Amino acid sequence: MANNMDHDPSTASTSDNWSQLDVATKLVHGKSSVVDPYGSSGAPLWQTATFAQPSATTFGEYDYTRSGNPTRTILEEQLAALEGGDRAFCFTSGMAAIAVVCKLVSSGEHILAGEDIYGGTSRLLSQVVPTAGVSVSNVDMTDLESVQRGIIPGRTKLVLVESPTNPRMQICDIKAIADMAHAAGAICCVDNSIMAPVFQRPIDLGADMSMTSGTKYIGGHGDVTMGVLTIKGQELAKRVYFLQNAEGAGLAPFDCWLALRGLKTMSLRMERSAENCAKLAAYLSRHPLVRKINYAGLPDHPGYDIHVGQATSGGALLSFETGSVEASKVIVEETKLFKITVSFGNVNSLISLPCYMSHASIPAEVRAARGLPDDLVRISAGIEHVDDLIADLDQAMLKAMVKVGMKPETGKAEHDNALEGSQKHDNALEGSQKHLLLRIKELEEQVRELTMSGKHGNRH
Ligand SMILES: Cc1ncc(COP(=O)(O)O)c(C=O)c1O
Ligand SMILES: N[C@@H](CCSC[C@H](N)C(=O)O)C(=O)O
Repeated sequence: MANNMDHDPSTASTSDNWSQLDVATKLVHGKSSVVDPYGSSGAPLWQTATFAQPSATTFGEYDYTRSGNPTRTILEEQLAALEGGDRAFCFTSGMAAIAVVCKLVSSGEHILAGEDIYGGTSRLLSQVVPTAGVSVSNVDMTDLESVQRGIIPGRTKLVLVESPTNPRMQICDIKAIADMAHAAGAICCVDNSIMAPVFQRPIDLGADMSMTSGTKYIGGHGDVTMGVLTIKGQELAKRVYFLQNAEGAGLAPFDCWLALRGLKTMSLRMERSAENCAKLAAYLSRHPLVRKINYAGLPDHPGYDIHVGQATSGGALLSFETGSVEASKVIVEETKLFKITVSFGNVNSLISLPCYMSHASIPAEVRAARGLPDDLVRISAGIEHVDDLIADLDQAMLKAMVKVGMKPETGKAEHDNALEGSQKHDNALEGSQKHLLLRIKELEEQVRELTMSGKHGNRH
């Protein structure tokens, strides 16, 4: 009789030639050990909670969806193959996945995490994990000496890294940090949500676990909440499977099906979004209102050299400071195409003020101590036409300039340079230069009128 307690239906490993295919091909032609006699183009959806058994004393491959479901198996096998892991596990959210990672650490042991990290992760590490007797400390993970000093010999069992970090897009040296963790007998988990497996493969860089909030680029359409843990090593995978089943946070079949659908276009979406983001970064980096821009694809980013050595793109997320919360608020609220929304990785562009939205759960004094400024604006580039995005952002930036008393004429040269710079960034933009300059003139007129009437249009 099979032992049903921890029956794990998916033990398939990946085939040898899989690694030779490009990620775009892998995503379209996902492979799986799940048998489909009909050769369905779309993945079959097993929308069921239970599976009949061959007899009272024998198990079939699946018995109960919490323990395993063939649609989830297809998704998990595709993700494991994509990331070069031995196994992958899908959870009801990225946070559910990170919570399971933290459960691998026992009372009396220690977790080392970064300082610039997602607000929800910071909340979990500061308010939930310590209740289990696990201590946590945060260090600047862009500084390897701080990481080394933060590791407590014999007690640190998990080093949790984000790179790029949310929301300041700092870059951490994944391989060096994984090596330090291993030397201390700890495991290294990389939160890869911003690059996702299309642009960065932490397991190849030496991490034991790669976590991705699939709510972002895997789903891609803002309609799925999910998290993925890809694991190196069967022993670790067994521990993670046990927790997934025991705690019941496995992703439901329909969400797995949505994610499988999302995977097919993930590479296309991410490439287009990253291209748009690079152009937005070029525009913003020359804008007189922008004090500091954080985008991993800019050569003057302090972590650029490390980033290009461990990822294949600057990605589709950036953030910038204006020096004024008021100005940043105007930018966020006056854009029309960029929706004021937490999260990132949607096909549509998003804009947010992290300190008031995604990172609001971190106490203000902790944010300040970590150097997270209230005026930070975060942009998630979508797949729209970049001319429309730049024009939209530009009219909002002009209104923000007025708000902080910077007349459109002040810094007009820089402003024109910003537009010009973003246009030079890609020849495709050149055709629209005339249109944008005309548009800018119109906008300047509107801004002048607004200044004179003292009114600032607000769509909210
Ligand atoms: C970097 C990062 N990690 C983890 C998460 C958590 O993912 P989820 O929202 O899917 O729980 C998020 C966003 O929520 C995130 O931005
Ligand atoms: N209210 C949510 C905030 C979700 S933020 C989602 C995403 N990771 C982002 O960075 O925008 C919460 O409290 O968790």
